[in-house]
Amino acid sequence: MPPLEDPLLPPTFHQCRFKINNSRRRFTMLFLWVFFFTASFLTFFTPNRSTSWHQTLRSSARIRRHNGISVLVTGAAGFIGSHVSIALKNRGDGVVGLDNFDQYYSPSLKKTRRDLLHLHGVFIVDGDINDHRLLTLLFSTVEFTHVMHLAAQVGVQYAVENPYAYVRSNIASLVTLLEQCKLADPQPAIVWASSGSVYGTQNKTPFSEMDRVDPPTTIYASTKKTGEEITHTYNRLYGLSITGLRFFTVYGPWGRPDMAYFSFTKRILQGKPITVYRGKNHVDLARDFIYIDDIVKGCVASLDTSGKSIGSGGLKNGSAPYRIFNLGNGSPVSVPALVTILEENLKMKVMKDVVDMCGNGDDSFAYVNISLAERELGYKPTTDLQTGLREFVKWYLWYYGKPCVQDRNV
Ligand SMILES: O=C(O)[C@H]1O[C@H](OP(=O)(O)OP(=O)(O)OC[C@H]2O[C@@H](n3ccc(=O)[nH]c3=O)[C@H](O)[C@@H]2O)[C@H](O)[C@@H](O)[C@@H]1O
Repeated sequence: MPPLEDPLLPPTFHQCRFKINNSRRRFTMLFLWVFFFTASFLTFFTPNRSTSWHQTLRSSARIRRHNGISVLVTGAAGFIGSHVSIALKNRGDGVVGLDNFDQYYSPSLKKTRRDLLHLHGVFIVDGDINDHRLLTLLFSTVEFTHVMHLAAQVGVQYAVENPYAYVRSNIASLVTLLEQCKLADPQPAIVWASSGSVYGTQNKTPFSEMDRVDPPTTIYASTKKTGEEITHTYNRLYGLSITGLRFFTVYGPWGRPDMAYFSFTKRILQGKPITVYRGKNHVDLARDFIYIDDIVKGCVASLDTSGKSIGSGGLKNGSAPYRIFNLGNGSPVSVPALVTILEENLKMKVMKDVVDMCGNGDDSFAYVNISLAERELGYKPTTDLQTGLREFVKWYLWYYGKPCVQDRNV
């Protein structure tokens, strides 16, 4: 029988005649202690792993109505995500949010939305969709029936400055999420945010889902169009039910500060001039503005009519629905008309610098056909721009307050 060289080491070490000198042994022990201490610390203190974290997640996901659904909402601290999450929770569905609170625009606005969701019983996990281990943990804790994928790098003009952010958030993370959904058993049905900007330079109006959508004119639009192709492939290969929503220019309370209606409001109140872009041949730009409550109805109806994914564990068992819908208003309004409505609501006039659009790829015109969504989803926008902007201005003044006279020239 071989001598016991070191009683502190486990038997397997002796059996393989592992020779170890004293200083190396001390180093090894120290390393093991540090390793176990760090692992235990992380186990107990990382919120992602604690028991209460799991309980909070399950409680947020709990369905409280007959035939309800359990939805993972990505981008839940975002503009559309926060509204959709509250609407689902209010009717008794289970909702878990996921958001990385990125810095593209005010994280403090996102955190206030998160607090609001918390009051409604919706828990938002602070994390990134590119983190596949986090996704695995979420899917192993909750059996989601649906995923509402709204997290994205938004903004048409920022893509000129930082195209990589769009590839990471709109393409890479989409694939990570689809991989997770593909492997889930049962697979959830997926509804996700594409964009009206995929229509690019198309001259034929109003834009219809039957039209071809190339070529895209911005990086943002390219990544959304790529997303449509990737989701189509996952639908064909793995039987995932997919619904892509082409949102047009969505506005309303709790909106995005980077959007024109929001920044115009801020500047009008500050008494500062605004830049109004103009298209080719001095034509006014126009957008198909759509109020947030109408969009929420479209999102919820898309979840309710999504049908089921029919694959399991990465294998396809037949064909699942693949749908794309335009979600806009069906009546374009020019940017100068938008400014006039804001001036009326704020009872203030603004100085306009009218500038010819430089080649940033921004589209000049958007006019959308929504008949497919009307037919299939029962989608019917009911809020006109005057009413919607009045609600937005009310919210803006409540949230930020009216600037004092001395703040106006800051
Ligand atoms: O249709 C879409 O898919 C996109 O709609 C909006 O993009 P956009 O319509 O360009 O919204 P804004 O950035 O609010 O611009 C609205 C209009 O105002 C114009 N604008 C913007 C900023 C400014 O200072 N002046 C100005 O005239 C823009 O050129 C555009 O014609 C959103 O910002 C995108 O995230 C969304 O996906």
